[in-house]
Formats: sequence, C-alpha cells, structure tokens
Amino acid sequence: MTEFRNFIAGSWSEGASQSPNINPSDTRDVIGTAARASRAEAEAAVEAAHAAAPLWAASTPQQRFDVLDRIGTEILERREELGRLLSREEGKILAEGSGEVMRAGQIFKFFAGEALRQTGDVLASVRPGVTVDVRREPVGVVALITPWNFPIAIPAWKIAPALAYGNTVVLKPAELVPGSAHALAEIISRSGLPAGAFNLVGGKGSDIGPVLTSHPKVKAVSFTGSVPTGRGIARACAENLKKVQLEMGGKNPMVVLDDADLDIAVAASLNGAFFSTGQRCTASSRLIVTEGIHDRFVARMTEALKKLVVGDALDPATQIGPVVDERQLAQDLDYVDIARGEGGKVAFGGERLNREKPGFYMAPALITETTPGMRINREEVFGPVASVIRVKDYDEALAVANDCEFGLSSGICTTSLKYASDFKAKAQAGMVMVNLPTAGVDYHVPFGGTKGSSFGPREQGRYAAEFYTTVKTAYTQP
Ligand SMILES: NC(=O)C1=CN([C@@H]2O[C@H](COP(=O)(O)OP(=O)(O)OC[C@H]3O[C@@H](n4cnc5c(N)ncnc54)[C@H](OP(=O)(O)O)[C@@H]3O)[C@@H](O)[C@H]2O)C=CC1
Ligand SMILES: O=C(O)CCC(=O)C(=O)O
Repeated sequence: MTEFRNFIAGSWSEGASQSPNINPSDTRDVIGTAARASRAEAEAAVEAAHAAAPLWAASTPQQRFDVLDRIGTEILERREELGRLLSREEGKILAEGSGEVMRAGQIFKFFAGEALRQTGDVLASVRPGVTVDVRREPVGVVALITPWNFPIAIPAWKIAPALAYGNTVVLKPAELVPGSAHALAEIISRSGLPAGAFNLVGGKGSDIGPVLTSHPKVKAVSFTGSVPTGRGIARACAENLKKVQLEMGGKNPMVVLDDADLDIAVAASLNGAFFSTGQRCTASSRLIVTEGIHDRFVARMTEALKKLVVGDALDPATQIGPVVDERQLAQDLDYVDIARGEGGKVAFGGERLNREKPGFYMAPALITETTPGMRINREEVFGPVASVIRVKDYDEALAVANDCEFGLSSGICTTSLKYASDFKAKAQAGMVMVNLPTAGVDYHVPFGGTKGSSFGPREQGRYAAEFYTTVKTAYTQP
C-alpha cells in the first residue's frame, strides 16, 4: 500500500494517524493511506520553515531559478504518470489530469524565470542629494491551504511564487487528494532546496488549519476553497495580523447573444459548465441566453449532453469523470431537486448513474426555465449542473450576469465587437472571456475575482509578487 507521508524539516513522517485515499471512479480501489499530521507536527512544520527562512531568503536568483527549474523539469517529464495518479484520486479524466500536471510544470518554469527577473525601483528623493530605492523582500513563512479540485496546479501556483520570492512554505493540501501533493513534495525534496524551506502536512483542515492560521511565525496565508472556510481563515489572519489571500467560489455567467456563432457558444458552454465534472470555481453555472437564440441553444446543448460519455476517469473514452466524493455528489443532486422545486425544468440529466464500477457518477444536468432569483442561480453547486436564464437583450443579460455576490469569471459569446467591448468593460469579474469558456485559464497572467470570490492580491503571473513579497523603501545620503 502506498503511503503518502508528511514532509517536515527535510524528513518524511507517518503522521499521528492515517486516512485512506479512495478512487472516486471505483471506491473499491484504495490508492494508498495518507498521513494525518498532529497539531504538534503542524507546529513543527512551521518551526522548520521559520528556521530555514533566513537561508532561503539569502539565496541568489540563480539558486532559486535552478531549484524551480529542476522541479518544473521533473514534473513535465513525469506528466503522464502524475496525471494518472491525479485522475485516479480526483476523478478528472486522463487528458485533464495530464493537462493539469503540465500546467504545474509550466508554472514552476515560469516562476524560475521570475526569480531572475525580480525588480525594484530607484527614485530621486524630494530632498537634495538623497536617493530612494524600493526593493521587494520575502514575507517569511507562508502557509498554503489548497482544495481537492486542482490537486497539483493550485499547490504549484502557490508554492512556485512563494519560493521564487524567497519565502519558506508549509503546504496543507486537501485530505481527499494526498497523492498528488506527496508526489510534488518528493520532487521538491530532490530539487536542492534547503531542508525546512518546504514542508507538507496532511490531515483535516478543521483540525490542523487553525494551527497554521494562528501561529505567530506564519506571516501569510494563501487559501483556495469554500466561502465559509475562507471567511474563517480571513478572521483568524486579521486577529493575528497576517497577510491573507483567498480564492473562493463563483457563480460564473456565460452570456449567449442572438448574434453568437452557435457552434462556438455550445462548445464554450459545454466545456465551461461540465468539463472537469463542473468542479471548477470558474465553471459556467449560469447560461444567460437572449430569446432569439434560446431555443436553438438549449436544443443543441441537450443534443451535445446526450453524447457526452460519463464514466471511469481512467478510461480514455470517458469525457466526464465522477464527482469527487459522496458528500459532493449529494450536494449536486440536492441542487437539482432544489431547482426543480423552484420551477426549473430539468432538460437533461441530473440523476445518479450506475456504472460497472462503484463510483460517484452523475449525468450532467441542464436546467431550463430558471429565473435570476432562484437559489440555483445564486449559490455555488460545484458540480456538473448548469442552469439557463432566458433574457430579452444584451442589456438585460449584462444586468443578470452582474447580479451576483460572486465575481470570478464572466463570459460572452457574440460576433459583435460593440457588445464584446462593452462586456469586457462592464462585467463585474476578475476575468472576462469572449467566445471562450469561463474556465481554463493561462498560467502566466493574473488569476482571481472581485466581490465575494476573492480577497487580497491576485495569484499567478508577475502579479503574484504583491502577495509573496513585502516592500522596503531605503533612503541613502552618500
Ligand atoms: N474555489 C474553489 O476552487 C473550491 C471551492 N470549493 C467549494 O467548497 C465546497 C466544500 O468543499 P471543501 O473541500 O469542504 O472546501 P473547504 O473550503 O473546506 O476546503 C479547502 C481547504 O481548506 C481546508 N480547511 C477546511 N477547514 C479549514 C479550517 N478551519 N482552517 C484551515 N483550513 C481548512 C481543507 O482541508 P480538508 O479538506 O483536508 O479538511 C482544504 O485543504 C465545495 O462544494 C465547493 O462549493 C471546494 C473546493 C475548491
Ligand atoms: O479554470 C481554471 O483554469 C482554474 C480553476 C480554478 O482555479 C479552480 O477551480 O479552483
């Protein structure tokens, strides 16, 4: 049985107890056992990161480049193998699993380059003979708390900038997906990073999370996950005066206008709403469609859904893998019932499916005849469930798209430059997509949302420096 262990101060440990890592495509398949760290071990990980901080902060850009580049190279070389492990433990299909691994490798390569490109400013002082320089320094120990839906890419896009800018790390991955985090930690352990600069602690977030968010030696916390957990982390960080960065939910709109190319609109909506089993914070869960194209759009979406193959994530023929676990499946099915109860019509899917292997399979659900005020259009489902809202015209579509507590990603399908330009300016979201799915982003540009979706500086791209560095202003009179 494979053991997914903790990694603290350069040593591997079994944890205080273990939990099984179950394949959601086949619940008889136990992938391994995962270490659950005790609170004392979580504290030891913080102490190790604190002890390693001065050494790694003093590393040269070349040393940081070499470490991150090596990590990226090994991830890319092992793309298929790691992708398979990821698909086996999370349930996304093989192409998505290896695609995510590739993204993780590219992120490490990108931040290897950023380590070399760190900049500062030199300014003339307002006082004669004085110069001012503004430089970026590491924050110190950062705690990274990550969800199950991107088991390697999200850890990568937090760890890589943290290390590139000279910080040391304690990673707490989601308990549902310990294998990918363990594989990443093994790769990092061979990269030449000093012992203690990267630490991995497994276990339940509600148990060891508070150790990380309240420990005085943790200077910053970066979190991706649910809104209630994120808000709790923000409160703990405020209490302890830590920097905090939160990426949380979405209820992302995809607007389809009468003038849209129907093929593009259907392809983008299908991908955005249902790929990765809809388990993306950027998923297009609200399809806002103008009345001239509405019926044709719904008919084409329904046809396309009928053809989607739902099944074992490890079967190359599968297009939609299982839901991640029983609890998430129950939530997804509940929302289909809620939508039905609110007057929505289930145009396709929405039921649990039986397959040869016991797993958490669900037929992707398309719900029509919904209105903006319904719960199905206001609350994040986080599964293969999308609803259609019929609107009169572009102005109403924009108003409905923005009438939401979240603001992560917002899409529009149109052939009109006028509407596309207006939407890019007025969509209340951190990311706007024209004729593209709301989900599936580049790795080298900022990622994050507005309103209730995100809090704190952006992740990814060079904007990540805002969170992972602190600015020092130095005045010199020769
Ligand atoms: N925005 C996004 O990308 C995601 C959103 N979600 C949303 O959240 C819902 C529930 O999913 P769930 O996995 O429970 O999400 P959570 O927000 O609970 O989990 C995200 C991470 O936070 C950890 N965590 C949980 N409680 C605490 C705490 N008190 N302090 C510190 N860390 C903590 C979790 O640990 P552990 O799980 O190991 O206990 C996990 O590593 C989903 O249905 C979906 O709506 C979920 C995943 C990603
Ligand atoms: O859509 C993407 O590419 C990223 C989505 C994401 O980060 C998430 O769901 O947590």
